Amino acid sequence: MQSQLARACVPMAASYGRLLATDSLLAVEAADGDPLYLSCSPASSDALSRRPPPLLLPLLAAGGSAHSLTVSCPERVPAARLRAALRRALDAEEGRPLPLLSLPSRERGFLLLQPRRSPAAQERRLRPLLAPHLQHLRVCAYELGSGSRVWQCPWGEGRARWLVEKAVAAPEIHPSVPSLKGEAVFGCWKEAQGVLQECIPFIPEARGVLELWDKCPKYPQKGNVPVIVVEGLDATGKTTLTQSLKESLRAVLLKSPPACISQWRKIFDNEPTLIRRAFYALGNYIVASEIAAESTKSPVVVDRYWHSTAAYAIATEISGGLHNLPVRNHEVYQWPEDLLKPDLVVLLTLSQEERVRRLQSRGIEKTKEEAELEMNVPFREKVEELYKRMENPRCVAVDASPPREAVIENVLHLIKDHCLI
Ligand SMILES: Nc1ncnc2c1ncn2[C@@H]1O[C@H](COP(=O)(O)OP(=O)(O)OP(=O)(O)O)[C@@H](O)[C@H]1O
Ligand SMILES: Cc1cn([C@H]2C[C@H](O)[C@@H](COP(=O)(O)O)O2)c(=O)[nH]c1=O
Repeated sequence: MQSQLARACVPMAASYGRLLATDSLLAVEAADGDPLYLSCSPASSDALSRRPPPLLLPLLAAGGSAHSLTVSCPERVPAARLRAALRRALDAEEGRPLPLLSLPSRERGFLLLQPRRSPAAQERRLRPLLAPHLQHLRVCAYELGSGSRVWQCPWGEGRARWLVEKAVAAPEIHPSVPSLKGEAVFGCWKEAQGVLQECIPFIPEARGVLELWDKCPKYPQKGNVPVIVVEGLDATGKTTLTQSLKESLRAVLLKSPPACISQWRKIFDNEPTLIRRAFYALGNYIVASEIAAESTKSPVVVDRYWHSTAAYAIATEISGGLHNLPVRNHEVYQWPEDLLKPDLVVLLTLSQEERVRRLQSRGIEKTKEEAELEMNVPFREKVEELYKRMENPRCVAVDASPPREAVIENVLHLIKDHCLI
């Protein structure tokens, strides 16, 4: 067993060097900060725990219970949807389901901490809830042993158990970085289309999106007129600016996601990352075909495009602060080669105080990200920073704090400089 697991650890060598000796590593999203890393290794029952696991030891010592559930379904769409369904079911339970990533398997799931129920009582409660899915789940109970050791005991594996300790060191890169590409950020339309095709049996609306996409030219080119994208956090003034640019340039105004699929946006917003981000990504390719068609006739202004899709996707997936983001020039920051490029991407920047003032003066329904931007400072910082890390084309930052007319004037100057008009 040990040598099999050790072999499975080999691909992790580059990024998880010092942890190779452990059999598995649990990355737990315990709070709004960096993940907490717990190692699980085989150990004889008289081994001493040198690094007692935070969260688990105090909870078990106080009579509570802890279980981890990871989804091992081989198909990515059912796996993502099963995780989301489990999350909803566990959210309705007492206790806290903390998102969990198990390495090296990369299976995702939850650590369920229950302060008020004994391990046996919690197992009685969980069994019927999990029974229909057990074939795709790995469930482990955590037990307190002598000498304050905490053991991971997988359901259905007899007396097998693993010593749980605080990991010796955190991985050098955030554990979600390796799966960003292909799970949250899509490098080409085929990847996003593939995900939505797999969704058809579960989400009928995916067929609607794909049928619209089928009618679009696949590698459209822009015409000879300027194509300007406006990006920025919510309430930075994108709508105000794009409307004015439309009038000043006699341009066509488009937005991402495009109007033709926005009727399904709420449905996909409630789906897990893989599916939701594939929807937004394919939306950009549909917008690209609209840009191509319109830019044969008049300038085109676009309210959000690929930069928003990638920035929000990465910021949502990578927990903690800026230091956890993929390094500059990482492949997730590169513009997809098959996506029509604009001539200029304007990024509207604004202080948080002024942005909140503008949000309040508007008072409309918020998306999950909008609510997150208000409450969660690291999330907001990450989105802002991510806009700046996107490459080829990069964003050109424009201060959005002056009065409307001044912002528009500045952007018109930029357009003149960048678009040779
Ligand atoms: N330069 C400006 N000075 C003062 N207020 C402004 C300025 N630009 C826009 N506003 C006001 O700020 C609010 C938000 O602007 P707007 O709706 O254009 O932002 P947005 O970026 O499109 O937001 P969202 O992305 O959420 O749709 C509006 O009430 C708008 O009138
Ligand atoms: C295009 C796009 C948008 N979002 C999120 C980011 C914001 O919170 C809302 C804003 O949408 P609006 O139409 O500009 O009001 O949607 C996203 O997560 N991914 C995207 O690709």
